[in-house]
Amino acid sequence: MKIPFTKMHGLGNNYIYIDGFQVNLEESEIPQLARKISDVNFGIGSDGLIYMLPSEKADVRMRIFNKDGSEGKNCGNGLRCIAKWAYELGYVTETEFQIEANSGVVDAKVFPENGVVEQVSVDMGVPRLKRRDIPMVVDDRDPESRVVNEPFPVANTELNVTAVSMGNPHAVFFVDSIVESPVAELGPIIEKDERFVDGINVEFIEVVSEKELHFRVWERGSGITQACGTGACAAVVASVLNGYSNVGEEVTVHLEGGDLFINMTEEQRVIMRGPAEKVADGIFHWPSV
Ligand SMILES: N[C@H](CCC[C@H](N)C(=O)O)C(=O)O
Repeated sequence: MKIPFTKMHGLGNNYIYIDGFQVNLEESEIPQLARKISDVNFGIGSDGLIYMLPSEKADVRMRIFNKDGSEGKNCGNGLRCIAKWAYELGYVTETEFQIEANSGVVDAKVFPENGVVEQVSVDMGVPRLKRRDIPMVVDDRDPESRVVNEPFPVANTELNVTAVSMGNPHAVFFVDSIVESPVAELGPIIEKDERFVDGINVEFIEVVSEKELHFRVWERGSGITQACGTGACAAVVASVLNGYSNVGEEVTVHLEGGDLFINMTEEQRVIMRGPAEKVADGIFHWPSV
């Protein structure tokens, strides 16, 4: 099977995109296809695979598969690239439209110039903050309670965690120095920690000011990436919850791959604004199983 693809990235968080309006993938093959296509040595090389599809609930649907083949419920950088792609391919004709992710439908807005979209804004909705909705193990704690700056001892290290779901789960840790943050050492351990029911994306944040954060991430299913859109949203929500940032004020999040602009509104909705870039088009040779 020869599969046409497009490689795109949001601040270096790059995926291989397949157009489900044109290509019908065998459902059972997708996890293995994601692993193969993501492999830089035996495939193309990416943080995962994103499959754009028709939707019954929105204008288009996004399915995201991590490098390890696991399916994610949401992807902020992926949503901006899908918005770009759907508009440029003509699947949507308005500059404001809706995208269905596994975690729900979001409102996207593109800002085309001469038919090309480089900047996208997405209303990522209201974060889920209850312990049981992250989801985290509840034990004898209140399932309705929030996880804000909670002691989180791990690997002989005393950390405090703030847990936020943007439809996918995030554990946010505030550190004094982003440069010294233990992303590579503790990321893979925390990702699989049993206190997180479905695993977790792991973010380390250094607060520069109320409107500026430094950010690094270990992603569930993909490891260290240059950027994580839902993670940047979770970081700003966590910063507000911990009193470092304010609702209604746009926060600049400095990720390895560049800056995202995130605003948690008075209505608790998280608005993400940032770039989406195309790298290449190609044909992937995929042996069916
Ligand atoms: N690893 C994530 C999915 C990708 C999220 C990230 N790339 C983004 O831009 O939000 C998960 O399994 O929940």
